[in-house]
Amino acid sequence: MASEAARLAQYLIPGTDEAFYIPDAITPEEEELLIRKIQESPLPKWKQLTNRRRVLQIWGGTMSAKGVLIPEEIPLFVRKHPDVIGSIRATGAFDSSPHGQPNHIIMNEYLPGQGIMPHEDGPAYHPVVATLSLGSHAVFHYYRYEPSPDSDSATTTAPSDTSTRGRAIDPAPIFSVLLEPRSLVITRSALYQTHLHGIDGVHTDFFPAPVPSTEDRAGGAVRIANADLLAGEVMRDVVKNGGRLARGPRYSLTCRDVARVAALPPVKR
Ligand SMILES: O=C(O)CCC(=O)C(=O)O
Ligand SMILES: [Fe+2]
Repeated sequence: MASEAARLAQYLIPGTDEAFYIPDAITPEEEELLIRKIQESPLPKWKQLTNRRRVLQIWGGTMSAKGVLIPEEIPLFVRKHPDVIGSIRATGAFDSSPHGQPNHIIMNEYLPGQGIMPHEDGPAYHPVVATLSLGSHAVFHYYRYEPSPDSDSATTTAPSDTSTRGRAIDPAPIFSVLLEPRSLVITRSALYQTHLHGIDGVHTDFFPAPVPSTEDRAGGAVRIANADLLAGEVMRDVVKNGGRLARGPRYSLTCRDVARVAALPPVKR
C-alpha cells in the first residue's frame, strides 16, 4: 500500500508543505444528491450563529465545554452514497489521527456575499481538516499573525470573541486557494495550528492578469497557489489569464477528528 505521504504528495499545493488540494473528489451526481439532502434537512437541524446570516448544521455530535464530543450518528447520506468519510480516509490524510477518519462535520451554507472571518479552529480537534466544497467555488485565504501583537496600525484585528484572542493579523494572505465545487482541501499541522483561514464575503472573486497591475491589486485580486491543480477549464483559464468568478450558493463540509469522545450510555431495552 502506498504510504500516506505518497498518496497525498501529488496534491500538495505548491509553496506549502501541509496543504493539499484534491479536485473532483466526488462526481457531479454525488454533489447534486448531497446538496438535495442538505436542503431537505428538517429545520431543527439548522443553526444560525449570532449576528450572522450564515447558517450551518453540525453532524457527528456536539462539543462539550471541555472539548469532548458527545457523539451522534453522522447522516447516512455522507457515509453511504456518496461515502464522503471513506473518500477522505482513502486520501491517507487522517492515517495518524486518533480515529483514522473524521468523526465530526460542520456543514456551512454561504450565499453569495457571505464569508467567514479569519479564524483558527481551536485545540479540540486533531490538527488535520478536510473541507469538501459543494455548489460554488470560494477563495480560501490563509493568514498569519503579526510577529508582535501590538505592531503596526495597518493590521486588522479580529474580534475578541474568536479564537484569535484579538491578536493582530497580517492582512495579506500568505497564500490563497481556489476551492472548486466537488474539491477537497486538506490542511495539517503548523498551518492548522499557528495560522488562520477565512473566506471574504463577496459576490464576485477577481483574479489578476498574468502581470498584475497596480489596479488589480488595489481591486483585491488574488494569486492562487493551486492554479496547476485545478480541474475545471473555466476556473483554470480565469486563474491563469485573469478574470472574475461570480459566487453561487455554496455548501461546505468541514471534516475533522475530535480526539476525545464521550462514551454513550447503554441503550435501554
Ligand atoms: O466553509 C469553509 O470552507 C470553511 C469553514 C471553516 O473554516 C470552519 O467551519 O471552521
Ligand atoms: Fe475554520
